[in-house]
Amino acid sequence: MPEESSPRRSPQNIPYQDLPHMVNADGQYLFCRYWKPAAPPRALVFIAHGAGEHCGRYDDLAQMLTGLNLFVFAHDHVGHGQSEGDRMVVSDFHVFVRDSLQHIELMKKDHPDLPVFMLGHSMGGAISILTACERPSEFSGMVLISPLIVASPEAATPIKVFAAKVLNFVLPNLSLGAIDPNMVSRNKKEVESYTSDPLVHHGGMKVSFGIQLMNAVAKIERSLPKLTLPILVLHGSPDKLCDIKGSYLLMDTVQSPDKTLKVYDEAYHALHKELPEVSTAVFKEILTWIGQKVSAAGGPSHT
Ligand SMILES: O=C1CC[C@@H](CCC(=O)N2CCC(COc3ccc(F)cc3Cl)CC2)N1
Repeated sequence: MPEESSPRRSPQNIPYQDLPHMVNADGQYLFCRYWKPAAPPRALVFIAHGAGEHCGRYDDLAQMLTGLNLFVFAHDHVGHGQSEGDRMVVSDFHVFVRDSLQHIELMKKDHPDLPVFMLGHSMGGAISILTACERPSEFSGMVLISPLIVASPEAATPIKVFAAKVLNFVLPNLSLGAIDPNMVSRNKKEVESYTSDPLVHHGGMKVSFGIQLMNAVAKIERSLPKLTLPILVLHGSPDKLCDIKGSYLLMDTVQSPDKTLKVYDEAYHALHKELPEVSTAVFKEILTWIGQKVSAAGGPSHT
């Protein structure tokens, strides 16, 4: 028996052979999650999580979507959760988009006739937008929860932006500070679950990562006019992590004839993990919207 090289293990030291995973174009192992409906699926939904978090935080949302007989799938982006890569480090933002396309193509191989939707939150919204721009006719719709479209003056103050650009040359690993958990939600239980989640990266955001986010923001601004797919955007007006101005810009710039923006007054960043009355309304909104699009996309007729 040839000497077996030691199996690749996740950052939590679990062998990837024991985890659902994919290997990206750089040979990095990414942890995957699948929420398969009981009945034959009517559509595929790819979920793109946000900065510092992981796709396990979408379990509730995914379970709910399987209730519509949708096949939901996701992975932890490079440098996040149970995937390989230094925490919250990415060589180029496009790596997130490339890996998402790889996973989506993988799933389409097994379900070539199903419509494909994307759902992205925050940085995951930026990934979804840039993924849709790379494959303009591939997706039947996109749901964006408080997407990163413009850098929020709170999270990326002009000083921080300037510092990031200058410092990226000399101190790329300098921290720009961590995401303030109290800006994520007004729901104290959700803030507690975020701060105590071992799969969430609580360290500061490196300058080099901030630069990649700004690259994404710049590219998104140029790309929005190319979008034509149905879009549902949900945003909290006082969001301090991703400025709602980005969602208004999207609504004013995309070519999509079918575009809807739902604004939640007083709600913070993670609308799907907000006070019950907000998150319940958000789940209902997403279910209704995707349900309508799946029927319109001609998924197997729902007898
Ligand atoms: O449930 C949850 C838990 C986590 C949260 C998602 C967080 C997320 O993805 N964010 C919020 C922070 C935002 C900072 O932006 C920048 C910072 C520096 C910089 F130089 C340029 C930019 Cl643009 C990027 C997007 N949701």
